[in-house]
Amino acid sequence: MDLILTVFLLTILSLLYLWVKRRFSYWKDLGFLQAEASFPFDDPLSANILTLEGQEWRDRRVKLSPIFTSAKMKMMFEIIDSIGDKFVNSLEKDMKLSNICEMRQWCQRFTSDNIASTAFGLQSNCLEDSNSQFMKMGRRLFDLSTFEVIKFFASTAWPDLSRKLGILFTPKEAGDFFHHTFLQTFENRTKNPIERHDFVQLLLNLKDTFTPTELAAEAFLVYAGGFESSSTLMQFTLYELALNQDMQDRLRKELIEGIEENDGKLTYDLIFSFKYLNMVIQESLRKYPPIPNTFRKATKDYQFPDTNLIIPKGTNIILNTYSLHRDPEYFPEPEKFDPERFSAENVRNIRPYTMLPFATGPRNCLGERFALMQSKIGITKLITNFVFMPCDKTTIPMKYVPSAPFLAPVNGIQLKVEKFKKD
Ligand code: HEM
Repeated sequence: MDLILTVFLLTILSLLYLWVKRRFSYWKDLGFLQAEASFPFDDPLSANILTLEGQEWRDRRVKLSPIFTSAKMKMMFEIIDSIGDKFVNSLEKDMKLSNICEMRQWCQRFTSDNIASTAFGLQSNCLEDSNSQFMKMGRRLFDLSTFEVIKFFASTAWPDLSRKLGILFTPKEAGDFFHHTFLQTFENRTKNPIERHDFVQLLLNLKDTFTPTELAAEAFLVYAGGFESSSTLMQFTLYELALNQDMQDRLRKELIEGIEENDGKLTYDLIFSFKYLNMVIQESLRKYPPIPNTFRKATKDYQFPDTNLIIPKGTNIILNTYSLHRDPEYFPEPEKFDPERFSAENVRNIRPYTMLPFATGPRNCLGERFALMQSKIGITKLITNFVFMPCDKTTIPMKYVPSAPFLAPVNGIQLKVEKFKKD
């Protein structure tokens, strides 16, 4: 079965339910290519928690989970909050040149600065300079050519052959950049310990358990997860808020009043207490799940209950979250952006296991809290300072880049931006 790629595009709730709920032991691996020491082509960052399998993955997950608790995220709040202020200043400066802004890139510049600061301990200056090295390397990871996407799928089907052919999970120049950058930070912070609440410190605390390269692989995964998926969430949220001015006004009112009542201070607890902000973000995650597919590889033969149908060991399956979230049976009028689906009264009517932007089960997203924190901070800073509107360049209806691994809009998200003025 190793040499045969069998991809089932499944959105059947019952299977998803079974997979998640009862059959984790069959579906615990993702089937992504990772480097092995015995092969000559070096791709050390590819051996991270996302790609590791079996016991290796489990050990890594146990060791890394404590890094992502709410208490740890809370400690990083101030770093992201101050980068959020820079975001406002940089966008305001840019608006003097043109008030038609491409918000996809802006959101990426914000998340890139956040992760460079928290996971690499560096100021990447992406908000000041859209051509900074971190931005270039971040883009290199996700702007894949059609050929690279084909190589990616081929590598999940034929990992041994792919390794022999020198196919890498991480594009070489980006892999080298993130590897060397983390090793430098590792060395500096080991020689000159400083008090900073960030992922670097949390990873350094594990230096007796993991090698520096293993830690670099995890810092890299935090960058990859934090850069593209959170900025995707932010950009589609801004897009829908621009198309729905009533929602934008309601959100702005909630945020401004909440901050005023909190002595003008945005805090971790406050950001997670905004009800309408949460409804808007959840609806954005439903309509535009940043990671539209979840991958799994059968670790043993799987027989569907009461049938002769067997999925053989080694088979790759793709669970298409995008279709699940757009299924009218679970979400009536799925094309409609409707945050009310997530109001306190309505949210309880959503069927279990139909809203899965961060997946579920033991292999779910570890960074959910961080992702929500940085996206909510970013949206709060933007909506309390600017008004977003559609313009001639806005793509309506939305079109996606077919070869992008994450949901990506064709032509980015072009919006007209004006400074918000209080009456
Ligand atoms: C809106 C933003 C994000 C979304 C929608 C998202 C979604 C996901 C999904 C769907 C998975 C795959 C789970 C599976 O296959 O079952 C995943 C895995 C993961 N994510 Fe995220 N993610 C986001 C942001 C982040 C961030 C910011 C981080 C790190 C700070 C992160 C860290 C991880 C890790 C470590 C895994 C691997 C977990 C494992 O295999 O044990 N993610 N994420």
